[in-house]
Amino acid sequence: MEWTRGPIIGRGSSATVSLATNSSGMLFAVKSTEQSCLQREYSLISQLNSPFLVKCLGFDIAYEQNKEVYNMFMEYVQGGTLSDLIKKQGGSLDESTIKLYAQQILQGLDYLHSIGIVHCDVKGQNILICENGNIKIADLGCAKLMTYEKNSGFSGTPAFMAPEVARGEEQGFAADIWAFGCTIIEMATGSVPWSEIKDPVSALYRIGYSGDLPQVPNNLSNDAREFLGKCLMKCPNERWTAKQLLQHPFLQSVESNSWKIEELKRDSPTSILDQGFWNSFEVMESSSLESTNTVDSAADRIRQLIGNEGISCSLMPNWVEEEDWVTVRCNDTEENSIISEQNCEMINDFGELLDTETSVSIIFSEDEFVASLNLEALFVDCINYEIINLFHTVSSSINLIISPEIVGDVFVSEFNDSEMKRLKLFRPIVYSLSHLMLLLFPY
Ligand SMILES: Nc1ncnc2c1ncn2[C@@H]1O[C@H](COP(=O)(O)OP(=O)(O)OP(=O)(O)O)[C@@H](O)[C@H]1O
Repeated sequence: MEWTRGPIIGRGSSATVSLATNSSGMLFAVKSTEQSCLQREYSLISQLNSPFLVKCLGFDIAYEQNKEVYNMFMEYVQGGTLSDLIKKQGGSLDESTIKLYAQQILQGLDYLHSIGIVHCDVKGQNILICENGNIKIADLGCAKLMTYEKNSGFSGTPAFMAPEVARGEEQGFAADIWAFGCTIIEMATGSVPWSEIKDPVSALYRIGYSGDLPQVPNNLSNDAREFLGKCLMKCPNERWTAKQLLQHPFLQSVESNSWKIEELKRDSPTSILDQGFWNSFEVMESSSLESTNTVDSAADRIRQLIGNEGISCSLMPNWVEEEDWVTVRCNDTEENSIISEQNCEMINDFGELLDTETSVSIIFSEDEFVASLNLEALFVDCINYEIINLFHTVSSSINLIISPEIVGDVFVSEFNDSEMKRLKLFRPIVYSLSHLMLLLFPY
């Protein structure tokens, strides 16, 4: 598919976000960076399904000016960030709006927490306002899976960090609630907490060790102040959870804020005609990789992935039966490795070449993981499986089911704390790279 990059609509510390359009004129947002860590964000965000979280539409790696650029496609959320809205509204939001957004942010956080994900960077800049006046949580670049990455380090924005994060002790679900409390302060005052401290290191010291709490805005009602107090408990265990906060009296009388929608629309492009200069280049489409949880086998799942409109039957690979499929797992530590000589022999029977230097292990299991193979480097990602398997997958390894018949020059992205590697597992056997791409992305 050809898509066209439009103007930049946002910049973060690690990526730029641009407007983009495809040949049918659909507008979407594309987050782009030269850093491969965007793949990790994609692997998390592409599993999510909540009206209060930005929806991911796909991923590719393109070449621009001889450099690899990672692109993650997302729904375009038109109204800008919550921080922008606060500024537009004169520096603070009224309490009924704070209440509405607080409720929606909490619903998004409750969803994330229920599936074991800590966002790690909740703040006004990462909350987007939709055309219908609702919010969506964005930027899972810092997010982590508690089951596997509990002690994987600390990230986020200093002013929004909980005391235990500032002290480098832990960053769990409760840290998101603290940051959410700080976002309430941002909505009520237009400033981030601790804004009087200019140097982030001093701010972190004060947050972590002084015992001080951020100042509670005095323009809030008693209910709101009490609610905020539950978010800003110093001890993470005493902090209320998202679920508990949703039951707090402060949120029991939420009104819709439809009056804002027209205002937001005035500033936001709604069609490509609203935009000026567009650069065009070729990439592969990933949106055909729709989730389907109803099919039975891995082979069926992959058939489903590639069997979309436009693909000719003669291009379909001749799928082998389920028992011929191989689940491949790469692990980053020797300890976790489940490599066995027997398994290696079996994989070698297929004629693949294994690089033994890369701690790659091959397992045979009933797990129903599905691989999505994508563009040039063919990084392998996981989609289309139940969330329980996501934990298993994103922790330290990528699992995929590959038929030897369709394997191209496959790389596996290995997840660890901060970086991803590509591991070369197989040599092409039957299909060429371009043939494989045609099968997966029939455009
Ligand atoms: N789906 C989207 N629709 C519209 N605008 C978006 C979208 N996603 C991101 N943006 C805009 O781009 C900005 C940067 O995006 P994002 O926060 O994901 O980048 P980042 O580099 O991960 O940021 P950070 O500095 O927080 O790590 C956002 O603050 C927002 O203004």
